[in-house]
Amino acid sequence: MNTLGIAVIGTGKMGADHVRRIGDTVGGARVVAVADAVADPDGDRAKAVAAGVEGAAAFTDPAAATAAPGVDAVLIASPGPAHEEAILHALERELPVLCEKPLTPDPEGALRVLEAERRVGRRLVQVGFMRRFDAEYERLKELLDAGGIGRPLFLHCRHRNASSPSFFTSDMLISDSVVHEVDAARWLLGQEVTAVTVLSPRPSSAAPEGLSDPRLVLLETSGGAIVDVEIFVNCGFGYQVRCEAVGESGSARIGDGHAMVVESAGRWGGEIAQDFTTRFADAYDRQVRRWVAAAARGRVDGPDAWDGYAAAAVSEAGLAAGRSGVRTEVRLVERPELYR
Ligand SMILES: NC(=O)C1=CN([C@@H]2O[C@H](COP(=O)(O)OP(=O)(O)OC[C@H]3O[C@@H](n4cnc5c(N)ncnc54)[C@H](O)[C@@H]3O)[C@@H](O)[C@H]2O)C=CC1
Ligand SMILES: O=C1[C@@H](O)[C@H](O)[C@@H](O)[C@H](O)[C@H]1O
Repeated sequence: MNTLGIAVIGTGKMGADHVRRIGDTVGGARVVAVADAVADPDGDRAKAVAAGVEGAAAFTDPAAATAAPGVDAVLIASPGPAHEEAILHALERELPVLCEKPLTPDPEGALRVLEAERRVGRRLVQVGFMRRFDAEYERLKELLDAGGIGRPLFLHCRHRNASSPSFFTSDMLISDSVVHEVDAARWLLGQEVTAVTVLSPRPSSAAPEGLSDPRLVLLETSGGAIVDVEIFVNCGFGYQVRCEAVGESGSARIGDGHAMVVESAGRWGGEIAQDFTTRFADAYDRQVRRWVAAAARGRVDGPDAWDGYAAAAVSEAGLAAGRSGVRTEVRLVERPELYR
């Protein structure tokens, strides 16, 4: 196979950005089909995206896009609740998948994905936890793996968005946003999350009515570390993702984002990225490039469906903890052989 033919499902902010990067920066692949649905019943959004890509066909039915001629792999960028159906269509055809996070909003849906992969007999699904492809996160992981700061005791995480979309709910602060820290913590520490506690201060006056924003999420891990995550999705001033690891013999911090500091007129300062498409641009590029290379060899080279399931199980516990105010344990099924 020379060029991987990709169907992109969901042509909103992330889907359109992935279509652009496959055309501009990722070699060895081309978009041959795009589909949108629900908010795009006439296919206008998909047609507009397809119009910019030579040879790409537009569909209103995601299953039809997946079955279109020339499709070798599927990139899913529809909203979380639509992921399971799209993944199952792809797995029926034994196609490699890159699915934006969260794999599914709930662990039950993720287990159905694991079962579908078991039927195929090999791993085909990668989840879009792009922080694993970010240069700063990679350096932190290398340091921790090398024992550079000793046994990790804490991860102190800050995850701030300038503003939240109109459809954002208090649950989504956990299942859509903190899910990134859940995956990053599992990956950085090589441990599972075992319990979640959520503390919710009086909401910021900048938060839309009814949105519990910000929140503090505490994760306990199987190796005895504690991860605290401040999630604040209407902080107003920009996009910040920071992580400080504290170990028995040192600490390490990423995410300060001070690419250039300007000193002038008696002041110093720099710029703050305004959203994830800027802060993680390189990580998205590397994620899709690595997925394309692995998919062409019929492999998965990144967070897999088990990682998506584990994150969904932590989200479920986090949602319960957020509603009850009570520490909630995470329940995981035994890890299937395929993911060991
Ligand atoms: N990795 C990351 O940093 C980020 C990941 N995401 C994830 O990407 C996915 C998409 O998010 P956005 O692009 O921000 O949303 P969006 O709302 O901009 O786009 C979603 C698109 O999917 C379409 N759609 C809805 N139901 C569909 C269905 N059943 N089949 C096909 N298309 C359908 C909508 O009409 C819309 O065009 C979500 O899973 C989200 O969590 C979003 C932002 C950043
Ligand atoms: O995945 C993302 C969004 O869906 C989510 O809503 C944001 O909070 C995250 O910062 C972004 O990376």
